[in-house]
Amino acid sequence: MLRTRLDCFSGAEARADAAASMEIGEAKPIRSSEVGSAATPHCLYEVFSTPYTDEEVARGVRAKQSICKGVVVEVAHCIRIPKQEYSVLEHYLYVGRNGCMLMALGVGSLFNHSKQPNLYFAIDHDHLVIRYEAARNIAAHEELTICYGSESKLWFEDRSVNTLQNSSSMVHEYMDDETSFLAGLQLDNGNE
Ligand SMILES: C[S@@+](CC[C@H](N)C(=O)[O-])C[C@H]1O[C@@H](n2cnc3c(N)ncnc32)[C@H](O)[C@@H]1O
Repeated sequence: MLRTRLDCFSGAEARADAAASMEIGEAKPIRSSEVGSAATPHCLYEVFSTPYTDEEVARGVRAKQSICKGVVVEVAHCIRIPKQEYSVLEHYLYVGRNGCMLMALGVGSLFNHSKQPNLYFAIDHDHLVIRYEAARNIAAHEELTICYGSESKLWFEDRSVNTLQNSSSMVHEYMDDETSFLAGLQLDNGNE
């Protein structure tokens, strides 16, 4: 399907694309009851190498095309990691209920941080699923970011660049202070 640069990818298009791919036998529908509160979305992103983080292999996730505000960009299924075994992965884990750690599969653990993120995320604790949604219209090739929490609690120097206006209020509106931070932040709070 041809799109102009200004067109945004919407949920309806995602469903149409999924239906089209089913016709050629590439995809099967996933009922929402199978995955908790959200079905797996059409893939709107790609992983890229980024120079601004310090990992041995430094990656980020970016939009393959423009994405409309409100579109579910990713639904990451998670593996629960016992408290005593998470240390090697600590900068990649989300904090679940009762302090348990969640390893997000797919690209859920590869989103970099921004204090002006273009994705909200919400943890469905009952189904061990994290759902990521566009917080605003996102341009093609823009990096997809989430907010790990307040700057004072980050364990690295924040090198992200972002142009989102009015973002600070959005960050907290969608984050559950007890459960949504990545593990590093909770360690920073002295909860080791
Ligand atoms: C959940 S991982 C994100 C994926 C990571 N970039 C990779 O390639 O594996 C979190 C790590 O990415 C790096 N990172 C994430 N956001 C960053 C930012 N805004 N500035 C600098 N480093 C960042 C930090 O080293 C952090 O420990």
